[in-house]
Amino acid sequence: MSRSPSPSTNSSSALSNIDVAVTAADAYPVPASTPPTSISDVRSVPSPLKETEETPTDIRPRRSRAGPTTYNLTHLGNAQLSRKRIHEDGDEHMPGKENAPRKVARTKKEQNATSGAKATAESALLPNMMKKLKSAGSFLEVKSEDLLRAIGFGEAKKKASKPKAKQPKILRELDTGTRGVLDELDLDVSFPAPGAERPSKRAKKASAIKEEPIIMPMAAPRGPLQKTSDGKRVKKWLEAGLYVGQDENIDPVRLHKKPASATTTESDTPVNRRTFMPLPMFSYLECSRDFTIPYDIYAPSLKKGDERPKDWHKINRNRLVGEAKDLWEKPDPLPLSVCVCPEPARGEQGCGDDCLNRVMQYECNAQNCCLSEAQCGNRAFIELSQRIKKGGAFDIGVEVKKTENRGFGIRAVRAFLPGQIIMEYTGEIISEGECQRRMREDYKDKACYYLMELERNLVIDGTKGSMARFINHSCDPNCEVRMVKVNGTPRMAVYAGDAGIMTGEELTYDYNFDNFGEVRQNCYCGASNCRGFLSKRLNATEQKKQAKAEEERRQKAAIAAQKAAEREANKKQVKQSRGSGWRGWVAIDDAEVKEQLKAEKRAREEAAQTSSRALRLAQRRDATSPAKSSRKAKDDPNRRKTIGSLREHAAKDIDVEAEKPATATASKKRRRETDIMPATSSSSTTTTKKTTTTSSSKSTITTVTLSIEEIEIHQHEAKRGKLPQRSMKLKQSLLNFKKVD
Ligand SMILES: C[S@@+](CC[C@H](N)C(=O)[O-])C[C@H]1O[C@@H](n2cnc3c(N)ncnc32)[C@H](O)[C@@H]1O
Repeated sequence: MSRSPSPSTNSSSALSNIDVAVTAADAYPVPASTPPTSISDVRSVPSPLKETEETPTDIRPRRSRAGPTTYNLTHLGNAQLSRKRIHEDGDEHMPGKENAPRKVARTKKEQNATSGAKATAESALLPNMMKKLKSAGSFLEVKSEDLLRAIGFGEAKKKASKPKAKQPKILRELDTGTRGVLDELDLDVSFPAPGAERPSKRAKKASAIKEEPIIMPMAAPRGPLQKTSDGKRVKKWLEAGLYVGQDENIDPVRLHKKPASATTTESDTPVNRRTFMPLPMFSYLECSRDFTIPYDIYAPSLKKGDERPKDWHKINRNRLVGEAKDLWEKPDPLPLSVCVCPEPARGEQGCGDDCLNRVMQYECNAQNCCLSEAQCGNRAFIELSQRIKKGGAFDIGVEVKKTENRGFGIRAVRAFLPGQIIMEYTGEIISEGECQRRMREDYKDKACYYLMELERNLVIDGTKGSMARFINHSCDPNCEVRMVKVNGTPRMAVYAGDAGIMTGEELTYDYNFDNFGEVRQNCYCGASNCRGFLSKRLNATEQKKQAKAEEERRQKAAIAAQKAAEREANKKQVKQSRGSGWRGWVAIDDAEVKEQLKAEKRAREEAAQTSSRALRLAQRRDATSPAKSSRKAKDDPNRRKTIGSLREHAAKDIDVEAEKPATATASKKRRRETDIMPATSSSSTTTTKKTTTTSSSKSTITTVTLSIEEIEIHQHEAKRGKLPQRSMKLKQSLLNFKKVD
């Protein structure tokens, strides 16, 4: 069926055509308009269009009468046009077919809406409605406002009075789009600034008449899907969707950060903040809430190329080394008492700051705590061991990370509550003396020390140790390091400070150390209260005191080092002399060997008479001995005696030396049968360098070869009671040696 254009219809609009058809049907319900078959066809029903102009408004529905009754779809966005629209009649309306004539069935409701009497009453309500909607001020309402006009007041009132009344599909589409209008709005289009004057109704009307029947004062809804040159649809991302239509100065971060305690003042309220129908997102933005950032968004673990520490030998348990083993006391017995902490309220933890165990630096356990494990808040090491057992990155919670100017540091990969245990500081447990030695010798060229005092002259050296050794210093730290006795054993751990730790924060504690090196190390912690150095800030008195203590410590260390060096040198010397002729203490109970030795001795004595070597030695003895011995005798009568006695027996010694080859077999045998025992008597011989002592009694023969220096050392040490256990027999011998003299 074709239809001629009407002056009141808009030929450019598909909808206008449709509307016109509807209008015609409304005006002449019976009989319907039929085109004349010929000029003289008078029977056909005349087109009402001409009459429309003269027809009073109450005859025709409002929608078809005025401009607002039609929509210019070119203004409603490409997406709307490009999409298939389903009309009320169920036909698909394809782009490009807008001008095709269409027959649209009218609903009864629409017909009712055309009532002129009602229209008058409704028009009285319109300004009120408009006012309300205007005050809402968002584009949504602006749209509604225009829709009100577009659909005619009859529709609007229907909508207002019966909110659930079904809206024509085409309008619903316009309102929300087939997929919802919100995601189809083109937010790049500039909106009137808040508070800016809207064009007056008249102006709008004028422009509408000039250009198109209706110009939507809002952004033309445009779908996020746009076509590229090759026809592909691409998504168009919205850049400012969340805040459109609201105060553009809203700072959601500021809103979010507002402390809960702070009272809302007038100035806090954003300018132009609507009170009427605020969008839900704003109340959502304003209220703080907990949330978790998914792991794949914030996973600060080390990457492949990141630098890692090189000379770090990781050990997760303390190791006792050297002297520390002697100093280490057996774990203190646990206090017999049990703490008296009250049961905590539900969801809270007991054994807080007042807990007796905590005060005494003891960790609670089943024996010394009155609360259960779940109730007790003083079992940090148990919590730590449980976390470590799980072994995940989150459970361990920390990682080593290179810092800008302080070497490596430790970063949290999770949050820690205030006071929560983070990690244990482990390493080699050494004595204070060993610590000094290591610093002086082993670490003298190093920039970093990993030494931490544990207790009672014991130090943890974290050079070989746990990750905690990498924690840097800060003058405004976020962690604390504390010693706690776990089952009586002292252990050191790092705990989160009062503010807790956030994921990604670097862990720091205040080293507060006495300056180890000669030079104070500069601090680069960057805190506003930075002291400038890693060591403590001291007042004048404290500085003096520290200097004095430091001096004393140095002197002590020097003396200790000197003694150690002497001892070492002595040992070395003794070792050397042993290597060149040490025979040890020999006791022989074999009668045959004894006889043999006696025979050898006799032979030696005879040989000595004729030995040129013996003569030479005798001459030397005469030449050197008297002066020296007399000089020393003045100072030390004992020494004189000793030395003298050695000299007197020199000849015998010569015999022994001379007869060495002859007695080789016997010596070997003796050595095999060696049984170290104290000498009961001795007769000694001496040379300038070596002293060989051969003692014989009824049942024993004892032989020892010592240099004079060795004898002096041993005598000296014997006097001071400092001979090692093994040398006690030597001491005895030396004493006996004197007696002989
Ligand atoms: C226990 S270590 C800490 C780990 C060390 N950064 C590393 O890379 O092995 C202590 C050393 O780190 C450096 N250090 C720690 N905190 C520092 C700070 N705030 N400023 C400058 N250097 C710091 C100093 O050299 C110090 O001797």
